[in-house]
Amino acid sequence: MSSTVDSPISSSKIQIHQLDRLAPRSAFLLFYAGHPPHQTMISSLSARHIARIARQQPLRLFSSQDSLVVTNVHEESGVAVLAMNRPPANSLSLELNEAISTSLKQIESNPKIQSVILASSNPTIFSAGLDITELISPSDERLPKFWNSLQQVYIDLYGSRLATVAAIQGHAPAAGCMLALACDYRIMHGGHGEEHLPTIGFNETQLGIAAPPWMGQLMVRTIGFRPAERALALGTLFPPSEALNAGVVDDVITEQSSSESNEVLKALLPEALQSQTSNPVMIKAYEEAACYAKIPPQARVASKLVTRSESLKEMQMTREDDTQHFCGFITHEVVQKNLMKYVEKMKQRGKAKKS
Ligand SMILES: CCCCCCCC/C=C\CC(=O)SCCNC(=O)CCNC(=O)[C@H](O)C(C)(C)COP(=O)(O)OP(=O)(O)OC[C@H]1O[C@@H](n2cnc3c(N)ncnc32)[C@H](O)[C@@H]1OP(=O)(O)O
Repeated sequence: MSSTVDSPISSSKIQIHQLDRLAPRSAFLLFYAGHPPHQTMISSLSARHIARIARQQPLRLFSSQDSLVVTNVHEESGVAVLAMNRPPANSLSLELNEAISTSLKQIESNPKIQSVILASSNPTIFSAGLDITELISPSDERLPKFWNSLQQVYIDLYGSRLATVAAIQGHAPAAGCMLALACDYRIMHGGHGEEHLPTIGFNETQLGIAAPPWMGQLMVRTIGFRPAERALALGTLFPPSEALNAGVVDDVITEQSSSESNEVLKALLPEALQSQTSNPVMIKAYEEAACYAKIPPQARVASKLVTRSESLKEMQMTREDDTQHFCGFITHEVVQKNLMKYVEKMKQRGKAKKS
């Protein structure tokens, strides 16, 4: 049996060849990451072949510290970390979106890595969602590129061959929530007392905009139709315990738990995240990621395709329309006014906080 499905990886194809006949030791999905120069083909290879490809692959071992994302890989456990690093709030600009996609592909090109933890170098904000300044009086050229880069992040994360674990240390509104929902597992920090509770959810309607269909559907697939319908309409931002009850996240962690993983975390975490080695969310995220990494990858990826390939295909098919719709909607006079008001409120809040 041989089948081809729309790519979990951007403009490429994933082919499942004779999945039922592959022996566990040699079974790898044929996987084309179609972005030269990182073009990779991981096939049903012997260990010798994999080692040879790995030697030819200069991106196999890397750690990047200097940019919008910081990454590191830990081959012994098969786990990598990709942390957003765009102060002050990891709001998603065109450049941050592109950096997330590029880094994810780099990590995927390492055959020893099976899981990635999506994290933030900011201990109180996972991601504030779209960079609202990208939406206000945008240029005709940049706006569609910007939206395309967000669609691409969704496709890359939701369809990654890697198991993806979101370490949600802090706030994750709107597109920040989308990043988390596109992962396989979500762990949220329980907050530091009632005064400092992080929240997660699609709050778009509160800004006078609506989540696009693919984002809305992602919430529907995560928490079910009726709860999602209500949360989307009201723009609900869930505090941790409510997020857990609704199924927006899989786990909420507050207490510091002593863990044998701390030493591994020191090796795994990029320099910018070293202060998080004893952070309970990070410890749990590592444990979960390591657990996924032990599942035979061909079976894990095939099971992911069962639940995700239809929506990924749909996304590919409607992508251009979605971009046109987005650009038309965002540049509408009324929407622009709403966004400006929202940013004004955000700035006032910021000033009040600082004074
Ligand atoms: C087919 C239909 C098409 C329609 C499509 C519409 C597209 C919909 C998809 C996604 C929508 C979005 O993602 S819109 C973004 C939504 N995000 C938010 O509403 C979050 C706004 N921010 C906050 O609520 C808070 O900042 C926070 C809770 C995330 C953190 O609070 P905290 O008190 O810790 O920090 P500050 O508020 O002081 O923020 C620090 C700093 O960051 C700036 N900031 C925050 N968020 C954003 C953002 N989203 N974009 C740009 N800048 C942001 C904030 O202004 C502060 O800056 P200063 O330090 O300079 O004051």
